[in-house]
Amino acid sequence: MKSSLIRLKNVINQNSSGPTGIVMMNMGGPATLNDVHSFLSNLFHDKDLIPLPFQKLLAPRIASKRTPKIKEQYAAIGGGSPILKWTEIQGEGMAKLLDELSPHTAPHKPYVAFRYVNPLTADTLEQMKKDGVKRAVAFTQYPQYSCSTTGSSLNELYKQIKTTDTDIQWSVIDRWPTHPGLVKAFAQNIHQALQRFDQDERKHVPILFSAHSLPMSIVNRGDPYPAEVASTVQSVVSLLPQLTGHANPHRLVWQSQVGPSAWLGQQTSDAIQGLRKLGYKKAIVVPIAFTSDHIETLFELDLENAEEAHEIGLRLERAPSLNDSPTFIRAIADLAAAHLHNVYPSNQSTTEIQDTGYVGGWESGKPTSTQFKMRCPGCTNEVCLKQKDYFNGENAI
Ligand SMILES: C=CC1=C(C)c2cc3[nH]c(cc4nc(cc5[nH]c(cc1n2)c(C)c5CCC(=O)O)C(CCC(=O)O)=C4C)c(C)c3C=C
Ligand SMILES: [Fe+2]
Ligand SMILES: [Fe+2]
Repeated sequence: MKSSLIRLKNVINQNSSGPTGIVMMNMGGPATLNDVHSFLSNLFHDKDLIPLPFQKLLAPRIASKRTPKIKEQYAAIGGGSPILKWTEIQGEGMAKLLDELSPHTAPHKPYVAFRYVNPLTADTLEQMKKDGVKRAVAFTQYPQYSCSTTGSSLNELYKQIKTTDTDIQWSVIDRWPTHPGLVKAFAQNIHQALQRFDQDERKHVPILFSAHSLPMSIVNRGDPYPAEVASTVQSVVSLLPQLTGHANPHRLVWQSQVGPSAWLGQQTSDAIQGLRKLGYKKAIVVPIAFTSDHIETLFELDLENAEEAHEIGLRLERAPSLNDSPTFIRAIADLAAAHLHNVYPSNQSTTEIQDTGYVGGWESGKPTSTQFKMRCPGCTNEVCLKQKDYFNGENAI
């Protein structure tokens, strides 16, 4: 009875205003080895990620130089990045739950907007236009905010919307580092990885939370990412003993630095060496700043780091990425539902939504606009402010 009512409501909504689009923003990864060069070229052209002098000239050259090495890495993990597959699975699962959690904004349709590979933001906007979307949520899939990641996706969305003729009402979820569902999903996966060790040794296994590092030039201009990653770690280690019955030693460490400049440390590989020097023979590593598998988990952690660890006599186990974790999919559905209820209040009963206090970041709760005016709220640094005019009110939704 309840589900047929929801279906009826969906039909009415569909006829009147099209689906509510949930736009899952992320960087994307090359689906095949042939896509590696264009992925890298788009990535090195992105001033929000890597500001280079003479960028237009240098970006294609650096991309070409790096392509053979990066192709080898993608070849070693099966010939491409699985990010699109996981994002689609997560999006479909989320939309299905959302139709029940937020019937007054149903039906919901997930869209993917990648920054460096297909589907790119511009194509996604065209598709949304064809589908008759009138209301959309720009939902970052990076739980922790950085100018270099979510900021870049928001700036791209802003740029594309200015040149695409749509009349969509937008709202934004720009960060969710301590969402209880996210924290629970991480804790469950760590608990699962700990089971691979004998019961008597489990509580002594150190946990290395590993996040993609940032250049110190970005850290020093006030980028919120390091603190937000730390807040995720702290929330997970606070919850974990409720699942495991013990508190493991833990550290937050940083991986995947590129090039010769200074990056935020301690590097994950140095921490592994350090643990061995301290006498540890076992450890768990947890990818904490990405919601699905990618080259940093499948190549760097599983192949490179695990092998280095093995060579020095340390058994390194990795907690699974969130991928199709039902707890995780429920978390993003809850977050989107709470956000939608905050932006589009309704009298309808919403008792099933969990964690409604968490609505998604800097801009949540403001009324929407048919103009997407959100750009990277970023940090309080000069470069960011000069580029984005954030605090002069131009960005207010
Ligand atoms: C939270 C995640 C990420 C942050 C923060 C981030 C910042 C960041 N990255 C670079 C440079 C590169 N990153 C590359 C690949 C890459 N980066 C992330 C995530 C974050 N990056 C992922 C998931 C991936 C891989 C995608 C996949 O596997 O599908 C690359 C390309 C690979 C290489 O050439 O080594 C570069 C370059 C900078 C400079 C930066 C912060 C400013
Ligand atoms: Fe990166
Ligand atoms: Fe920014």
